[in-house]
Amino acid sequence: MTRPPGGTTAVVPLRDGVSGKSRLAAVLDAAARRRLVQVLARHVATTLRASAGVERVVVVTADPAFARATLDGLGVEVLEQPTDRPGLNGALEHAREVAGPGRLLVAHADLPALAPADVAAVLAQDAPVTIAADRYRSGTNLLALRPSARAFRFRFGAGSLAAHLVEAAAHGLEAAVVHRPGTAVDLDTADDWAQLPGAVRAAVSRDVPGLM
Ligand SMILES: Nc1nc2c(ncn2[C@@H]2O[C@H](COP(=O)(O)OP(=O)(O)OP(=O)(O)O)[C@@H](O)[C@H]2O)c(=O)[nH]1
Ligand SMILES: C=C(OP(=O)(O)O)C(=O)O
Repeated sequence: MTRPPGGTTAVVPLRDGVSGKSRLAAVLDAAARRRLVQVLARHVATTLRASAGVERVVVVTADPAFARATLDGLGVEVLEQPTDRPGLNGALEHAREVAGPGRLLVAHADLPALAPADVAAVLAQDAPVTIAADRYRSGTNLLALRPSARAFRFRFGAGSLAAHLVEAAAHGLEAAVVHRPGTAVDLDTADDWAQLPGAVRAAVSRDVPGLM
């Protein structure tokens, strides 16, 4: 936990404004889900821009117009996901190639409680692979790779915490797992919403009319 973070490219995968947050469809209409995706993405982008050691923030998406409209003025780069690199892992591998060989931090765009201190805690780890787990200790909400982890491949999807630990071990890479309130909740379900601190819910609700 001693090395300064320095020179990290943060990569944020972002879907379009239509297909995401499907698990909230029973409680939020399409317009509110789109607004929620935008509010959360702006929060994550702003947090990363304010985080020490993060040099660039690159948002990778199949819908650059939506990403630009959402993140205008925040100082992020928008990178189009090629059609021959489908899905979340394809998008991230493409962004990683574009970012080059330095340090990489993947952060999901739906982390309402993420704060610069959480980013700092992840970047402070010495391990070549650092994972901030979700509250079920099943998913991966942030993933930091040092340059020595170049053989590591993304395994986002169901059960990705375990899959990422297996992937690290397969390449002989030490992995650190971080558990923090600010990284534990990605907002996918009504139950996730209930887990968030009141102040975070109040802030999101102000910007998303009709939210639970
Ligand atoms: N560029 C890109 N980003 C994706 C893709 N799939 C998911 N994401 C992003 O990856 C992060 C995690 O997404 P998930 O929580 O799995 O999915 P979601 O978009 O919230 O939607 P649901 O699964 O419908 O609840 C979010 O920031 C998404 O916007 C993809 O195919 N391409
Ligand atoms: C894609 C993932 O997250 P989610 O639970 O948001 O689908 C993941 O944890 O790898």
